[in-house]
Amino acid sequence: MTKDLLLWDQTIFKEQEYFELDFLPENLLHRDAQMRSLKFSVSPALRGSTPLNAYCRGAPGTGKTSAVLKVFSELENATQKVVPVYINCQVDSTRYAIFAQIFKKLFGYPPPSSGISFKKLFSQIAKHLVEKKRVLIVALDDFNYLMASKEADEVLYSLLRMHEVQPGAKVGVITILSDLTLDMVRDLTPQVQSVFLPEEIAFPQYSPEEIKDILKYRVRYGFMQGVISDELIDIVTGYTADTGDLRVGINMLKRAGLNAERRASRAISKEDIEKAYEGSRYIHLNYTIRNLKKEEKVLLKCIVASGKEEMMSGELYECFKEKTDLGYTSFYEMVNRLEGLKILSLNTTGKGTRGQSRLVSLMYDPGEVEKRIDV
Ligand SMILES: Nc1ncnc2c1ncn2[C@@H]1O[C@H](COP(=O)(O)OP(=O)(O)OP(=O)(O)O)[C@@H](O)[C@H]1O
Repeated sequence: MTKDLLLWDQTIFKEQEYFELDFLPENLLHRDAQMRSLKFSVSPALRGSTPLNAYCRGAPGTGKTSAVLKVFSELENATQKVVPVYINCQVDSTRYAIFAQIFKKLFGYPPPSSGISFKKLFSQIAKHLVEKKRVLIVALDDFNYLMASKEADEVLYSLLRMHEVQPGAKVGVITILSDLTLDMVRDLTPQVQSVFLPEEIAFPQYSPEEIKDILKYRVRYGFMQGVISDELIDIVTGYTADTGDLRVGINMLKRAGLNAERRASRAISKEDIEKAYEGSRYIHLNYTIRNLKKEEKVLLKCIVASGKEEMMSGELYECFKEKTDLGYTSFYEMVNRLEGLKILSLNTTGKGTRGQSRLVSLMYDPGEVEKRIDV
């Protein structure tokens, strides 16, 4: 047996967890400014004061969740007087469910399973905070799910006006929204806007150089030495940059490593990478479509139904208008947003006015898009 072959019980992974999507790395590269802003927002809590609210926005896979979780873990290590609670609003999408999670974190056990009223749940939380002099910071990830169900205002209102019901209660909120143009603050009621006033923290897409740095870090700690060449990391970087979503690259590395092991090889080949891409390429589409608004899905459906590779935007608008009653400005914003999310690509033909001459095409196979649209 040559030394290039792996024995059945050998592995090329040093730490496979470095390639898991929920892995929180020790260092978040290229996110110093965002981490600084987050820490600035929560820092009053360390002195027993009410933190500033914050609003993290950016495309999928740009490190928003990871940055907030890192700051939360640092807070937890620093003091018990600040209680950070992370909520995924896709999982906990009602005011009651969110407050039940907060209760569980504060008391260490869930609210009685027989059920208590929201009012009681709320007042027990508020009392606890004041009596124990603890400051609550709640991160609401995938906040768009609350906006869709119209719970957003109630949740923010209840959290941010807790001190009116229970003087001395100190609460801060960080919302996380995977969205590029949706103006979250504008969509809230004026009563909520006047108490929310968040610091806005933008998470721009990573440049190819930044993506490569982050992937190399995973390679260094996740694989044995010499498993993947720099040229192959460049290929993974290219595919990742096409979607702007780091998840694609991280998942590709894992799949490529497994493909190499299946061949009993100690090194990843170009074929291992290409095969991995087939499995990982839809990760970005999955995450993105899941978070789209109904009308955006309708727009995508219009392109799929046309059976064409590309469509003039004027023609696309005709289909969209019929199905949604929305005007051209909304349509125009949505097309731009879907381009920003790297689902659509736009080409200008040079004809027409107000961009009506743009050619719109899908960046994915129409069948794969259709499978994921539920409207
Ligand atoms: N700067 C970074 N350094 C290292 N890993 C990162 C960095 N940014 C993101 N990642 C990794 O990329 C993946 C996606 O990141 P994360 O979930 O934080 O993105 P997100 O912006 O919250 O995405 P979404 O909006 O879809 O929830 C995770 O596996 C995370 O570990």
